[in-house]
Amino acid sequence: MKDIKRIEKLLDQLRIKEKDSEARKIFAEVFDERTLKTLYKLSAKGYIQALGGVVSTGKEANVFYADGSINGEFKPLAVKIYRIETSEFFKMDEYLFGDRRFDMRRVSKKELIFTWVEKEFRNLERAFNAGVNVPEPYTYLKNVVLMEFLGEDERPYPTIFELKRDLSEVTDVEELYSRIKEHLTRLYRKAELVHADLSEYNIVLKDNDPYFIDMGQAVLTDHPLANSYLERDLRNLIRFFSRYGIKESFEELISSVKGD
Ligand SMILES: N#C/C(=C\c1ccncc1)C(=O)NCc1ccccc1
Repeated sequence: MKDIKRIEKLLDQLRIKEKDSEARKIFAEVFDERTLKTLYKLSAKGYIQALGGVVSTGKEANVFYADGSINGEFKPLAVKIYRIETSEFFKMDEYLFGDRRFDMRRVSKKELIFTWVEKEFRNLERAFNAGVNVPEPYTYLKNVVLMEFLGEDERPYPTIFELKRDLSEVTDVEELYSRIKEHLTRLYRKAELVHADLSEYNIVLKDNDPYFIDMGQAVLTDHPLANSYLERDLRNLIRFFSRYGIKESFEELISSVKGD
């Protein structure tokens, strides 16, 4: 039985913006005590000024909005919180055990999650520094990543999946496809990363510009499974954009990304 009173106290200290009891119930449910302590540390360090609402939820993590402050400047934050007792952690194995950046001998489930969070942060850094459109990474602590919030007034920008039916009305689809290829090529050749879960669900549209999100599973191009992940990513793109009359073949796309 979690100590609800202690959690309530931590939630108060976190200045949770959601005043209504329903949202506080979700917070109390979603946040175990360790996570609350981590969020409290991030707010004590000044990064999190006030926690907002849920942006998106998944089996292994949840993303919340927060008013943030980075180097004294107001910054809207996406706060991605991984569940520590998640049952999805086995999915992480194949992506971590082939990655030379991480020594995965004898780690507990908790350490596996913390390593995954470090990986997501470092992937975001590599991509951002290579000029790839991804949320700017700010910091990470235990099972929490803080990054740039891609949205306006606490509302996230839409994914191209959400825009599917109206995509050709809201943007030039040919231009969008070529910008996605440009950033995918930069991700591969400059950041030396393969996204490994790229699809219409993980491409966000901000002012007609595509951004890649959900970088936790991205792997280095020398990962043993990098080529099969890249193939899956590219086939997903071709499938989605074929409905808008874009006919590029898989062979053309993979050679334009790899540059060979
Ligand atoms: N980076 C990132 C993400 C969102 C985001 C939104 C707005 N601004 C920045 C980031 C992200 O991982 N979304 C997918 C996801 C995976 C697992 C659980 C929940 C959600």
